[in-house]
Amino acid sequence: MQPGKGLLMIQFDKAHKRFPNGTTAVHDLTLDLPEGGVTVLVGSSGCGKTTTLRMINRMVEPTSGSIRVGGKDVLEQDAAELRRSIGYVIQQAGLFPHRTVLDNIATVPLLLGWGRRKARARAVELLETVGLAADAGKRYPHQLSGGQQQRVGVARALAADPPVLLMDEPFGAVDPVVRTQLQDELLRLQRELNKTIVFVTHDIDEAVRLGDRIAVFRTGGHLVQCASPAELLARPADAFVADFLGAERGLKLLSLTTLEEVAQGPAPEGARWQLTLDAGRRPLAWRDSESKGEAEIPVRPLRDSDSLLSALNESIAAPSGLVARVDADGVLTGVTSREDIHARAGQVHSAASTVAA
Ligand SMILES: Nc1ncnc2c1ncn2[C@@H]1O[C@H](COP(=O)(O)OP(=O)(O)OP(=O)(O)O)[C@@H](O)[C@H]1O
Repeated sequence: MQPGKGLLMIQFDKAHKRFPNGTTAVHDLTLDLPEGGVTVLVGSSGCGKTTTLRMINRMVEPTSGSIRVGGKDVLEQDAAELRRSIGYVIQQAGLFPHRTVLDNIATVPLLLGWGRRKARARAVELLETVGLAADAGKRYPHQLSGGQQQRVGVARALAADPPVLLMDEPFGAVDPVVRTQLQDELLRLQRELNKTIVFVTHDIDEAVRLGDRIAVFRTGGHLVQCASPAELLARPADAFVADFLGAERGLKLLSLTTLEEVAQGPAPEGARWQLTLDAGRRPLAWRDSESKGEAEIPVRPLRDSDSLLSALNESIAAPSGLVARVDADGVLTGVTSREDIHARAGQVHSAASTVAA
């Protein structure tokens, strides 16, 4: 079977891994991953995520059961060839320290016999794809920041345009701001490339943000639930999954929905808190009309593409209880009340529960 639209790219069939010291890392895992999309493996430390990932490119071989990639059992494929055909990104990028960034990115194309010129041209193109300046190519990994090194790691994994990308906590070692940037970049790249990505993380927020599907594991290598983020958050399979998702899982669900469908209206006349605008009708602040000192509280205007969670947050923070809505140019389009945001949040919850049920 060749991979194609709607087909299964990776299939675990009762894949089991017991290490020689007796540790069972993965327990009879049966899981099908369709072509395209991001599947995130989550779970507490030691629950078998990395072992599961490494069985896909045969860095770890199953004790029993099978893993198929593109319909072919990995054990029937040449291990080196298989690894070259699957992108692999790890924490702290795992770059070769004595090779320049360009040479790092060109590694797999060179191994595949592309020839130096073609491999380097591809590396130059990829530098731009992952958002790095061309002059970064001549540097050595230690001359780049952690976030830049991760970008190089992603570029290297994409170099030979593999259909499958394995990512093992790729953004685990960078600060939260850079992490968000890298996540945004990955989402942008994925919209363009639509690879089949298997992504390991400890961070449930990262999983919700990136995943089309989330697979939750528990200790002993047991898969507990694999579902879309919305389904997982609305209907966790059991108390273990609910605990893992945390007390704010209801709020996390709101991060998956945008503000677009929530009604907006004109800012009320004569209310205590007045929205001040600049000459271009862009919101500046909430002004307290009852205060002699003209007290002002900053406003954070939201666009239709912002999440319902951001809207809830802003409606709580705004003294007026109103969210200022703007268009793509930042110009005021209207305001939305805390009550309307709450009502929409309730609908999102019931819809997610009903669909999942
Ligand atoms: N080569 C090995 N030999 C023996 N035991 C191993 C080996 N590799 C992993 N293990 C054990 O298998 C279990 C699963 O490990 P694995 O690294 O897959 O978990 P993980 O979920 O990725 O953990 P973490 O989130 O901490 O990276 C752990 O108990 C680990 O100690």
